[in-house]
Parts: sequence; structure tokens; C-alpha cells
Amino acid sequence: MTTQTVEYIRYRIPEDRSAEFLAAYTRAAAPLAAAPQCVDYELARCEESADNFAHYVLRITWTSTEDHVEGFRKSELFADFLAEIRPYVENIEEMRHYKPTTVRGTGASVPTLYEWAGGAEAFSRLTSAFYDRVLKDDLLAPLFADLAPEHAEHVALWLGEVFGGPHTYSLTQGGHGHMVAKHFGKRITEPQRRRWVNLIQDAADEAGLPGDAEFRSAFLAYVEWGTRLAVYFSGPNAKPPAEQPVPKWNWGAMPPYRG
Ligand code: HEM
Repeated sequence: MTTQTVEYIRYRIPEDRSAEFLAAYTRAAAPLAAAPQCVDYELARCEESADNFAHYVLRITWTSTEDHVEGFRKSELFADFLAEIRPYVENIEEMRHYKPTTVRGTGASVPTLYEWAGGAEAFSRLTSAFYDRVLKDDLLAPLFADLAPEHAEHVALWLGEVFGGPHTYSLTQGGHGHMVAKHFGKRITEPQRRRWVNLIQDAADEAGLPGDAEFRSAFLAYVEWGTRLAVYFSGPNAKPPAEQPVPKWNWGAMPPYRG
């Protein structure tokens, strides 16, 4: 569980002081942005206020309550912050720390990479095209000499789960630990890893996965990460990982483009 804490500060500001309040907070944001204890912050204005007051909520995520109280509040940055917002301290209605609970998530406004790719069928097409290439490849074919007929489908299920699809691999095959263990002792070399990366991109083209920049860069980021872990777990110094959930990959810095 994270040590992060969320501080909420609610203000009730007379409407005629609202613009100066906002200007003061625009300046006060600089020391907040510079504080190593501050994860992020956001000042929001209430849309529904009916009286002659502007209602604001400032949300600040701190690395921990202690970091906020013992670190930020005792730093010079806090003095700079307070200098800007001191005139509004009397307008504070609430100022408290809230600990996040396990109830959190994202909505469906952005499709998962799994949905964007085309769902289960797209991943089946991908791994089928991929292993056709693998079995003809000089560097990779020897590694997959004993390939089981269901292997390609298992990898399709794994990839689908990683990219936000159903948890079928975890439910039917045994999850993260099972997948990692399949690589133990394989001694995958860097040239083999790189070939795996190249072939899966060729297979993505052949299988008609979306070719847009946002999807492909997120896809490749996972492939880079996953293949480097596969090399590590296949090597002599691999330590079996603690059981953990299948990683969940998401869009990178760029969300899906919808023109
Ligand atoms: C993102 C990267 C990777 C993913 C997602 C992945 C996924 C998987 C999965 C899910 C399995 C288990 C299949 C099953 O349950 O039947 C597996 C097995 C295996 N993987 Fe990977 N893998 C990756 C990288 C690599 C690389 C880079 C290599 C070698 C160049 C490799 C070689 C193998 C081999 C040899 C097996 C065992 C096949 C067998 O059972 O005979 N993997 N992989």
C-alpha cells in the first residue's frame, strides 16, 4: 500500500476576491512544483456555487503525511508558498489529509490497448503469424524446437491480458509466475532477444494490428520491457520473482489519437 496521502483544502472566497486568489495560487504553484515531497496538485473551482462566493478545492498529493508535515512545512519553499496564500487562510473551510483506499480505477473513456488492437482475435492472428516466422528463423527456431501446438495461443492470451483484456491467462495457465518460469534455463542471448522483437513487429504488420504511432509505440515499449525480463529470467543469475499479478500495460505519454 502506498504511503502517499492526499490533502484537500477547501476555500470559500468572496466573488470579488476570486481573481486575485487565483493569481496568488498561480504564483504559489511554483514552490509546490519545486517541492520533492509533492507528487501533484490541482486547484478546482466549484461550478455550482449559488451564493456570492467562489468555492475552490485544492488537492495536493504528498509522498507521505510525514514528508508534508516534517519536510515541506519546514522548508524554505513552504515560506514562499505561505507568503502568497496567507491572505486566504481565514477563508479555509477544511484542510485535512486523506489516505487513498483500494477503491480506485479508471473509467472507460479511453479504450484499452487490447480493444484498440482488435481484441482476442487480433492477438491470435499476431502470435500465429509470429510463431510461423520464429520456426523458420535461424536464431530462434532452435530455442523453440519442442514447441507445443497451444504455445502461440497461450502467448496470445498473455499479451491480451497485459494489454487490458480478460484475465484468461491467469485463470487458465497460472499467472505471472507460470509465464516467467517457462523461460528459466533457456539462456536467451541478446541477438535472440532482438530477433524476437523484430519478428513480433513484422508479425504485427502481417496480422493487421493498428499501425498508428500511439498504439505501436506502447506495444513496442511492452515488447522491449518483456523481452529484457525474459532474458534476465532465462539466465544463470535469475531469482524466481515473488508471485505478482500479470503486468498491466497502458498507453504511453500519448493517448489514442482520434481525429
Ligand atoms: C514480451 C516478451 C515475451 C513474452 C510476452 C513471452 C511470453 C511467453 C509465454 C506466455 C510463455 C509460456 C507459454 C505457455 O504457457 O505455454 C513463453 C514461453 C517461452 N518463451 Fe517467451 N515471452 C517473451 C519473450 C521471449 C523471448 C525474447 C524468448 C527467446 C528469444 C522467449 C522464448 C520462450 C521459450 C523458449 C518458451 C518456452 C516454450 C516451450 O514451452 O517450449 N520468450 N513465453
